[in-house]
Amino acid sequence: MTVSFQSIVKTYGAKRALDGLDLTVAPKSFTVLCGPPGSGKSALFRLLVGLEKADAGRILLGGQDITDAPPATRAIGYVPQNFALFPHLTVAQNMAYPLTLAKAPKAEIAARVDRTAGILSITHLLKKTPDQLSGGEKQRVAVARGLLKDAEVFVLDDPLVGLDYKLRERLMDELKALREELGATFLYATSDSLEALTMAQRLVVIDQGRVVQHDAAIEVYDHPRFARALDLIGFPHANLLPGHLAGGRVEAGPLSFPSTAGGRDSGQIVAGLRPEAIRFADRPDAATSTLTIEATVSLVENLGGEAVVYLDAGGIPLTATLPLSGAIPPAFGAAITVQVDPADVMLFDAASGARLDARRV
Ligand SMILES: Nc1ncnc2c1ncn2[C@@H]1O[C@H](COP(=O)(O)OP(=O)(O)OP(=O)(O)O)[C@@H](O)[C@H]1O
Repeated sequence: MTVSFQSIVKTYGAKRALDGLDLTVAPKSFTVLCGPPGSGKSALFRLLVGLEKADAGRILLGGQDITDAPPATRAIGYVPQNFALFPHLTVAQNMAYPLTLAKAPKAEIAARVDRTAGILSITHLLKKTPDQLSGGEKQRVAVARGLLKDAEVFVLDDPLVGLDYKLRERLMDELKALREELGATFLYATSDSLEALTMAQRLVVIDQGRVVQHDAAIEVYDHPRFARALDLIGFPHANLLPGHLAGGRVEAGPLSFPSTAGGRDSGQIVAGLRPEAIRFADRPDAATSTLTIEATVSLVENLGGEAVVYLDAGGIPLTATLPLSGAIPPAFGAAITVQVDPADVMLFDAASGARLDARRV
């Protein structure tokens, strides 16, 4: 079912949480909203499920205007960010609660609880009460409760936050499989861009109550249309170097090369460079890079398979990632040479943040 938000405005006091947001979510997609804390993800979801009202704008569900429809009439499953389980009810009763409230037939409720519990591997917990569960188990129960509803659209608001890495990975796989099985539209919010890239078919980058970019996840990563999308998606954060175009050349921090920004040859820009696009001169893949930068190592974070290397290039900080595969990362304070291929540098207009160089596919 298609979900459409049209020019949504929502303010809380002086705070404009949603600022004329437009978004159409494709039916049966796994669409992830990713943005920093406070960007408006939860507010948008609360409007969709009907817990709050927008100041302006319309929401369409399957083409029908539900902007003013009572929450109970909206066929949307919801896993809220701050879930609460009833302490005196068992897991099965907690899961069944919304359906019990809606006076669904008992046999149907039981069948749904069993099925969803099976999918989320919590069947063995059904008779327990919340005080007998770990934090992660409680979270799975809350997810299960949200997914129990007979709906074509499910909204999950940061459902894996705070879980340990292994459990998150497992639940991510299960949720993707579950979406396939239900054939439903999943709308999922997170502020963790790695989680977003792992989960999303379609990725919506949201910032300050507006959509920055909405594309296939890999497209957002490879071809950010705005500097903010490059900044928000990917870890470690991309390097954003303020600079300018002059006489058809890019001058930004330690970078100086002929511009690829078609049509523009002067003005203030931001040059964007992902950490993995910085190559270490003594590595085999360095040969294709044409810009050479001298830098000193200011910090190394060894992540096992790779290292995040923080560099100082003549007073300009740069972040690089270095695959280790047996190699020893450079030492703190070491003087090293790194290389950059200008083709990997993305150019953005400094004022609007919009991409300037031609998209490379
Ligand atoms: N009930 C409220 N009263 C006042 N301000 C609110 C309320 N709800 C949200 N806000 C504000 O609206 C903005 C958007 O909040 P929202 O919770 O939607 O962000 P979010 O992207 O979901 O963040 P997070 O990732 O932390 O959940 C924030 O600045 C927040 O402080």
